[in-house]
Amino acid sequence: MTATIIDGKALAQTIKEELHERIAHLNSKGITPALTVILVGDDPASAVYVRNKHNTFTQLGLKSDVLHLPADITQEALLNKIKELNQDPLLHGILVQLPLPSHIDSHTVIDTIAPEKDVDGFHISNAGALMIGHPRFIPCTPYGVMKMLATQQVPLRGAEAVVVGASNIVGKPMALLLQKEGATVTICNSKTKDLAAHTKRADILVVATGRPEMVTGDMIKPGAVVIDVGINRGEDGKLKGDVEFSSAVKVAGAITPVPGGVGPMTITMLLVNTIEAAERQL
Ligand SMILES: Nc1nc(=O)c2c([nH]1)NC[C@@H]1CN(c3ccc(C(=O)N[C@@H](CCC(=O)O)C(=O)O)cc3)C=[N+]21
Repeated sequence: MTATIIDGKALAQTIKEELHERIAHLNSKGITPALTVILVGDDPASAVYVRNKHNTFTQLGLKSDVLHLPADITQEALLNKIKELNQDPLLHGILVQLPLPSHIDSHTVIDTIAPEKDVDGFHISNAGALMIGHPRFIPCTPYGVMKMLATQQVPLRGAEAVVVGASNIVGKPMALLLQKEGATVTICNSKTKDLAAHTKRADILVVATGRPEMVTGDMIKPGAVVIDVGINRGEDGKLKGDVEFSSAVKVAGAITPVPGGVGPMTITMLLVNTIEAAERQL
């Protein structure tokens, strides 16, 4: 038996095609959905993602600007820039690429973005809205994962879901979304005792730890749906997930590849959130 490969790239393409109509409707009202990405410093991985986002947006006729700021910019100057963008009526989405240099407090930065332009869904009020079950912007990566589970028709009600990783941007919102759909959710972290005992119970296993290939086939329940959120660049330049694909694919019922899995869906859901932000102005 070998798992179904969940093709995130193909699903991303399908969702993008379905967005044309919504974009055309906005255009007919004189609105072009617009995103500004703020990139601080010169992290090469960040530069790749920012370029991918920019290309995806412009291909669909959306407006995309990248504001590249020096690594030694003061926090105050960055906050002032965000406040300026908050006031721009032609701008619908603001994304500050993470991580930020260590002299800048990312919580303060994120909470300075106007919540109605926070297309990442990271602002404390958007996180709170999701927590109480009334999301305004759903964080793009977990949102993309839910779309993948829906198209695979994975049953969520009553399912055992295990999320490995408890970050504010992936693990925690992922757990809330799965729980909202009726799954029984366990959140594991780097201190979890006997991680395999948890992962082996999972009908749905989401791994978002940033530790390359830490989940192996022997930790997976036969037939489980395995979602690999990790993107780690190896010394050979190749991308690796947080799941060891070669062993996992023999045990899982379905699995996302890296690359071509969750990554392209993240960018697509950023498009969806930006269009949504623009539509709220109609
Ligand atoms: N405020 C903020 N929001 C983010 O959403 C955000 C961020 N900061 N910081 C960095 C991470 C990372 N991220 C990715 C998006 C797409 C791919 C992607 O498209 N990956 C391709 C491959 C890309 C490659 O070849 O490197 C794939 O998996 O197939 C990867 C990573 C968004 N992030």
